[in-house]
Amino acid sequence: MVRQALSQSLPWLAFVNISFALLIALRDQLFDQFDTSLLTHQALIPIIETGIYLIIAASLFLLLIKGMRLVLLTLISLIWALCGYCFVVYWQLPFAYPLGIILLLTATAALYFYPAGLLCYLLPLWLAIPVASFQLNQSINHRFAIIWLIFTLILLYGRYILLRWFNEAWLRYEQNQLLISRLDLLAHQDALTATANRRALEQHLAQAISQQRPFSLIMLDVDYFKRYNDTYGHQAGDACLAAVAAVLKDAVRTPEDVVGRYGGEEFVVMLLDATTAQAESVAERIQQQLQQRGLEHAASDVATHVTVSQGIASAAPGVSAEQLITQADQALYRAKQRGRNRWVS
Ligand SMILES: Nc1nc2c(ncn2[C@@H]2O[C@H](COP(=O)(O)OP(=O)(O)OP(=O)(O)O)[C@@H](O)[C@H]2O)c(=O)[nH]1
Repeated sequence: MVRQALSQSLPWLAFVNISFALLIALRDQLFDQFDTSLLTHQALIPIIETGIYLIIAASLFLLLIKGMRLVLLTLISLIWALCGYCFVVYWQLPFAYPLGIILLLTATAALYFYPAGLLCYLLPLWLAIPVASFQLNQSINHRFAIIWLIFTLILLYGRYILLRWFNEAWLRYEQNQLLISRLDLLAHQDALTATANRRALEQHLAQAISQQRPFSLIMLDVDYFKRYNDTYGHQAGDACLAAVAAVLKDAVRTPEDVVGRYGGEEFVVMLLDATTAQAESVAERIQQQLQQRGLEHAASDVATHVTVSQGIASAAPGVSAEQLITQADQALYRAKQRGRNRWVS
């Protein structure tokens, strides 16, 4: 995140530094009689001009060279501090203050995510003012003290506002992420059984087929479930479906396998990298675990507990998701025909 934020804000910082450096470099074209009317210490002009071109070069390097940011930021600020010092002490140019505050505020916003860089940039410029004041007055001057205090307050307040913005933006981001994950869950999970819903199942199937991954499918259906509902009530039927789903999740072995509710009392188990024989052993495990679970089903003709019939199909080259589902469904139909509470592949 820091790298991304810097990649956006460093060009702005460089742009502001270069713009002000160019304003000073082109002062004769932009302002009338600038040097001759205002500047008394002409000998300093070449030094400041060299500094200004160095600022332009260092700002350009700041964009190009990623490894030397701290050095370049310190260098730019030191040169600005030297220029500001000369403007205040030798020429008493009041524009040094707004220039300083613009540079400092720009850096505060641009280097917000980069405290080390911010410190390197802020310190030389920020300290140049009391140093210049002391040099000019040979003591601490209360007017300079007030200006410096205002500088400091502007900076601290600006940073505080940035912090609040950032915290609010981060809070919104986290809330959005939470919302997205909830919506994702709603869109892909069956609420009653906490398994994948049909849409998610179809996506998993399509993905495995497009990746040409070997896998097997078990399509299963609770036996005599209408009678279960009629005997125990619809709510108990719901609880029964949730319990069957829990058994299925327990019966699969790898976290990559998918258990989903295909519709009504019909489930699909998708076993990645599993052969038909391995799928049959999962089907056997499901049957055994349902027996151990022993959910009473007094209206069933095949057992005293809730049982399922299962149809197994395995992926093969050229077989589409729909064809595979149809194969598993036909196997399930045969399992029902042959007496239920069994699997057919
Ligand atoms: N409680 C409950 N019942 C459901 C739900 N979805 C479907 N059903 C019921 O499941 C029953 C399915 O009945 P059938 O398709 O006749 O199948 P069956 O009674 O299991 O008979 P066989 O599959 O032939 O053993 C219907 O009565 C549906 O109302 C659900 O979410 N909750």
